[in-house]
Amino acid sequence: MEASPPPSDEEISPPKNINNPLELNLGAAGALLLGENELRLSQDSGTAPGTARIVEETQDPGCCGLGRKGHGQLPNTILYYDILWAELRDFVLTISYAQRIRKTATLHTLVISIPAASVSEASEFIERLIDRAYNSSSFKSQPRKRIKVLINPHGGRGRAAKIYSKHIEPFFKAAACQIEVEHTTHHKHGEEIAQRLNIEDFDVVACCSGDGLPHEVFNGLAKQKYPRRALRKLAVCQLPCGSGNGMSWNLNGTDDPALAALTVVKGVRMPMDLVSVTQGNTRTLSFLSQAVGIIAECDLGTEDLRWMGDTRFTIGYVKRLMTKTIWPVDVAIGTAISETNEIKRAYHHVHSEISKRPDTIPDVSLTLLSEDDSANDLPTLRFGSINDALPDTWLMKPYPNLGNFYAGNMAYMTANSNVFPTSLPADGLMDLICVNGDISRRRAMQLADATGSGALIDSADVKYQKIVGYRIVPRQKDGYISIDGERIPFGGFQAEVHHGLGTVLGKVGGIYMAKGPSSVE
Ligand SMILES: Nc1ncnc2c1ncn2[C@@H]1O[C@H](COP(=O)(O)OP(=O)(O)OP(=O)(O)O)[C@@H](O)[C@H]1O
Repeated sequence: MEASPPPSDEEISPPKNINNPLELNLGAAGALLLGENELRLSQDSGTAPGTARIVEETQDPGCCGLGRKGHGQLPNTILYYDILWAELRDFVLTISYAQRIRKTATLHTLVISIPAASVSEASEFIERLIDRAYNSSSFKSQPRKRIKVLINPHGGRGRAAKIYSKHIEPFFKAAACQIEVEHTTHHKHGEEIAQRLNIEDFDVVACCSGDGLPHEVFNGLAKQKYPRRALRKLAVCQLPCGSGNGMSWNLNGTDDPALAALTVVKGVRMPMDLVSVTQGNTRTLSFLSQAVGIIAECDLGTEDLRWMGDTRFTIGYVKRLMTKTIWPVDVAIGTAISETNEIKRAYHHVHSEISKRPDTIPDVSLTLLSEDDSANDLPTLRFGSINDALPDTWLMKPYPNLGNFYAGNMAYMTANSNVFPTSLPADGLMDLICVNGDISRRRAMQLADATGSGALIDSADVKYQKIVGYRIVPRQKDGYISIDGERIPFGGFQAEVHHGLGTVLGKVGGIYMAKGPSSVE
């Protein structure tokens, strides 16, 4: 930006409240005021001769992503949450901020000429403004995050790189984040990158992708020399550029890339449970879900419909209902809570505590362990692996008419599927639903409807539980098993949850952005 010559001191009316730390007086142009939750602009026209000048520049991504600058109308207030950064250079104060409008966000900059006499006052004001922009009564976030950006160029409809440069990068840059970008070139490349990442160089790994890349990143961090330390140090997040954007819906509350970028800039670090899945001799981490039955089929069996975005899941569901609906298995479950009202009560308790004190989420993820501590390894499997004897308290039972076995760690599977409304990021439990495959098609369609509103938990056709782990062994020879939307070989596997093993960024600390369950009956 070009430096404007400062208005001379004679041109400017004398500042009125020079000692008020919450106000930056701009003479006849007005003043900037630090309110409780927002920056306020008390302004005159700002263009009259003899005053300091305030103008606003609008960053419009434009049709080809090159960006256009226009002059917009000055706002009266800007919420601290929306303020990205402020700096003073050559007598020009710039304040960049996001304007959230119609389910997306646009980037704006206030450009204010500062009289020479007010420079030191302006510098102090900026410090206080930035502090409030990242440290308010409703959220605490780290400013100037160091972000490793991974882009899956094939994610979703192959538009991830464009989406990044047009809608995401401008927010990261405006927020003075330090960015390093890498494009994935092959399957599992995200895992390789995360495995060799120097964890001291970054705060965040941001995946411009669907849910596939975060899955790979968690697993790459789990392969570092000190996996637990790596999983605590780096917050993994997803910027929605894929066909399955469950992670973004749960943590950012949106599938709009610009709004999600704002959530990453302002995101609250928090621990998140991760699940170990053992099959054969492999151990894989899962952050989102594990599925056997109709959901696995309509996720993995609809690759040819990827161009539809997440509508492919709905089409896949209806197609399966017309053909096969039963996938027989043997299953043993480590149940923690099986009574629906008790599950809801536990959720509502945590939710109301967090709503009362949104700024006090204990960030256990920042309590790093020492490098030579064996606790830096992945947690030992409390219930053993698929190759061990079953834990005493788990009972293997045949389930010959299974239709849907879906265990998860997050509420939303896609935009319209709030499967687990009682899911919490770090309650140390997974949610599980089991549905019989021999219910009528009409009832199966009603279940699909209930998913959108988070009402599955109240359906008589759904067995909903909070669990610590399970073993499931399919009886058929072939089919789909989905772990976080990625296919694993069809065969028996075992899962167990690890309390707060991973770290993520969320719009609100300690809860997901999904609507919780209905109240307790
Ligand atoms: N350059 C690449 N070439 C081929 N595959 C890749 C590449 N980069 C990443 N992948 C793979 O693409 C898969 C899907 O990734 P991602 O989730 O980002 O996209 P998506 O289209 O939204 O898929 P999903 O709907 O499964 O979430 C992952 O298995 C990942 O390993």
